[in-house]
This record gives sequence, C-alpha cells and structure tokens, in this order.
Amino acid sequence: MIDHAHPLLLGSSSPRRRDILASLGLPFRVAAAEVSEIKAEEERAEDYQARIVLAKLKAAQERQEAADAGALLVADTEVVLDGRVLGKPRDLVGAQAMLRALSGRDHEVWTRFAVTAGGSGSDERAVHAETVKTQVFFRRLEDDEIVRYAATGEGLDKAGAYAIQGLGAFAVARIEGSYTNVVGLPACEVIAALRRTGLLSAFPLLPAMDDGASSPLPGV
Ligand SMILES: Cc1cn([C@H]2C[C@H](O)[C@@H](COP(=O)(O)OP(=O)(O)OP(=O)(O)O)O2)c(=O)[nH]c1=O
Repeated sequence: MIDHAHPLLLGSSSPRRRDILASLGLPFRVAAAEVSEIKAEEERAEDYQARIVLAKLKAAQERQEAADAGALLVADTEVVLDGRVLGKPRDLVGAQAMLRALSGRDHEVWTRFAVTAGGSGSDERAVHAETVKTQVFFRRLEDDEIVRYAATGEGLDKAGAYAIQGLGAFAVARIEGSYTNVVGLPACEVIAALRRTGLLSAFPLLPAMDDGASSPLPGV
C-alpha cells in the first residue's frame, strides 16, 4: 500500500506522467522502464498496447526501487486514427504527415495503464490494467501551420506528433473524455484503480493522517 514510507514507483521516462502524478499529491519515485516499442505489422492496436504495458510493468518490477514501493504504475499512450496506431513521428517530415492526417477530423487517444503492488516478488501479484479512450477533434489546419508547428519539435517525442498541453492546443477544437488521458495518464481512473485495488487507502493523502498521527481535519 502507498504511504510516505512506501511511495508509488512510476515506471516511466515521461515528464508529462510525472507532472500529472505530482499534481495528485501522491508520494512517488520515478524509474524509467525502457522497452522497445515496435508494433508488428499484423498486430491489433489493443494487443500491441496490452503487450507494451505488460513489458513496461515487468521492467518496473525489475527495478531495485520496486522492493520498497507501495505500488507500481506504468502507462502507454497511443493516438489511434481509423483503428490504426500512429506512434511517434520518426522526424519532421513524419510529424507533418501525422498532422496532415489528423487535420479536420477526430481521432482517439488511448492510454492504457497498469498498477500492481510493490515489494519483492511483486511479479506474482495481481495486476490491474485498463484502457481509457478520449476522442479528440482537430480543426482543419492550414499547411503553413502544420509545417511551422512540426518545426517547433514539440511533437517529436509524442504520440500523434502533437502536445495538447502545449502549442499543440491550437489544433484541438474540443475533446470528449479525460484531458489528462491525452497528456499521458488518466488521473481520475488511476486514482480510482488504486483505491479499488486497495493500493491506496485514502485520497487525498494528508501527511499527518498517513503517518498514523491524528487527523489535521476537524471531525475526521
Ligand atoms: C497525444 C499526446 C501525447 N503526449 C505524450 C504522452 C507520452 O509521454 C507520449 C507517448 O509515448 P509513451 O510511449 O506512452 O510514453 P513515453 O515514451 O513518453 O514514456 P514511457 O514509455 O517511459 O512511459 O506522448 C503528450 O504529451 N501530449 C499529447 O497531447
């Protein structure tokens, strides 16, 4: 269970995931869980993402920091257009091509995440994994906007070649579903999953309560 002595271990190198988790006030540590993200030609989008998330979880479980972690969390975000995973662009030309494909249409952003208990031997523990989908509507982009935005490099390390949380917001007319899911970690669903699985006994965590001292809240 997560507490200040047993922080959550976020197996990710994504600064976006770190920021979202930090905003939730949970004690956590970060350890990159490097896996090769190559989709086989015939692999279905769901199968690919499930495979990647399990691989990230396994990599996190192998980290030394997992031993005293209260829980492990990993995630993977994909932009899916007409059932096809776009991935991250290879270069500026690839980024432009993705943005042209997304222009004037809607697509889905899928973030799949997995949580499990920490501690040694954690690879035998139950794993909760789920996929959250957000629909994102792009306005029609002018070609010079596509070329100039791609050239900023903002989208180069991001699924679909854009960042809704950055300059890329200029392209997003509206979304249906979770915003944090598009950025890389669905805050609401992650907290709900940690609560349901018993990995998080209370939320928000308050330092005094969590350390076993009396509650700082009157009447609680
Ligand atoms: C669509 C979109 C994606 N993204 C990011 C979230 C993810 O960091 C990235 C998708 O790549 P991921 O492979 O999910 O994550 P990552 O490689 O950055 O980190 P790690 O695998 O170590 O956890 O795209 C945004 O930041 N904003 C957006 O609007």
